[in-house]
Amino acid sequence: MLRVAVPNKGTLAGPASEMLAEAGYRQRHEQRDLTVLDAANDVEFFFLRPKDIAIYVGSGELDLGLTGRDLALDSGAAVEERLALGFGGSTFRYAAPAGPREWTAKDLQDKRIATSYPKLVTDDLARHGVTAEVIRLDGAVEISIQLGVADAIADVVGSGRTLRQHGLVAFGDPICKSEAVVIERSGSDGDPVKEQLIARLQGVVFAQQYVMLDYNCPRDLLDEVTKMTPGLGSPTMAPLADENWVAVRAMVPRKEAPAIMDRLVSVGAKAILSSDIRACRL
Ligand SMILES: Nc1ncnc2c1ncn2[C@@H]1O[C@H](COP(=O)(O)OP(=O)(O)OP(=O)(O)O)[C@@H](O)[C@H]1O
Ligand SMILES: O=P(O)(O)OC[C@H]1O[C@H](OP(=O)(O)OP(=O)(O)O)[C@H](O)[C@@H]1O
Ligand SMILES: [Mg+2]
Repeated sequence: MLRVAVPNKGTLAGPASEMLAEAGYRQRHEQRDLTVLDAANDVEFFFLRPKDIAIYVGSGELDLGLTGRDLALDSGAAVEERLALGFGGSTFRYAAPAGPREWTAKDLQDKRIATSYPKLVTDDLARHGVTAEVIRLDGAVEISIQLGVADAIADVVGSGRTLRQHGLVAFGDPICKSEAVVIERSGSDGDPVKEQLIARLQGVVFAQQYVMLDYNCPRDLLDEVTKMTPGLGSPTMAPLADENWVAVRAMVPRKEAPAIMDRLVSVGAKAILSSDIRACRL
């Protein structure tokens, strides 16, 4: 039985469970459940604190984990990334009170830096050759400067709203660019049930990044439109009752779809439809 760790709360919990459900796995109905057995797929899911997941996977107690890249790095556990999941995107950054001059990493020398990710910060300070006091807090780090326990912070930045609310400005290069990832223990074997779960998730991630475009176009425009929608291998074409027209079907990157549809209209394509793909194997 494959044993898989899933975040039980926080930013990653909802999207992680939804992605596993989309990939065909049983997920919990009750928020308080700590385990779910999916006997049909030979998998047991364990719902754990996001910060603890890499520790269980690194020690070999669990086979796979869904967690944040930043959390996995901070844990120091012996884990490797197998798949990036495309949600939970954030950067991990230093920040300090807005002032006349922007801080640099060197300004952190001998300062107090509050963070929930002490290893990420300690390693980064060492890379910069800076000695500073790292104050470990569990959360709400942005308020620690106001409350007098720190001079600067290092924390997760999503939209940047929390920093702005507290009059803080991020500085220096991001210490880490994170998103939700699937991790396994470093050097672990390729078990078929594990590989199947990763392939299914990869199919969902891929499906979320693409849409399917269907449209009709005059046969003599085919060369031109297939350059706009080359598909992954080659677009599918089908004849229409009117022999001067063809139907075309091709996957296109979701972000580019609106611009591609504009271009298709401008060359004379008609009945252009964009639809979501739920999952795929390529
Ligand atoms: N605002 C955000 N936008 C994007 N990703 C975020 C955001 N906040 C946290 N994350 C990501 O989510 C993961 C941590 O999740 P979260 O902060 O929800 O857990 P936690 O701090 O352990 O739990 P809690 O905040 O409930 O105590 C990290 O990988 C982090 O990069
Ligand atoms: O840039 P923003 O979009 O404002 O998001 C960043 C905030 O989100 C996370 O907090 P979370 O809600 O996890 O609370 P916590 O600090 O207690 O962990 C993170 O620690 C930041 O505080
Ligand atoms: Mg948090």
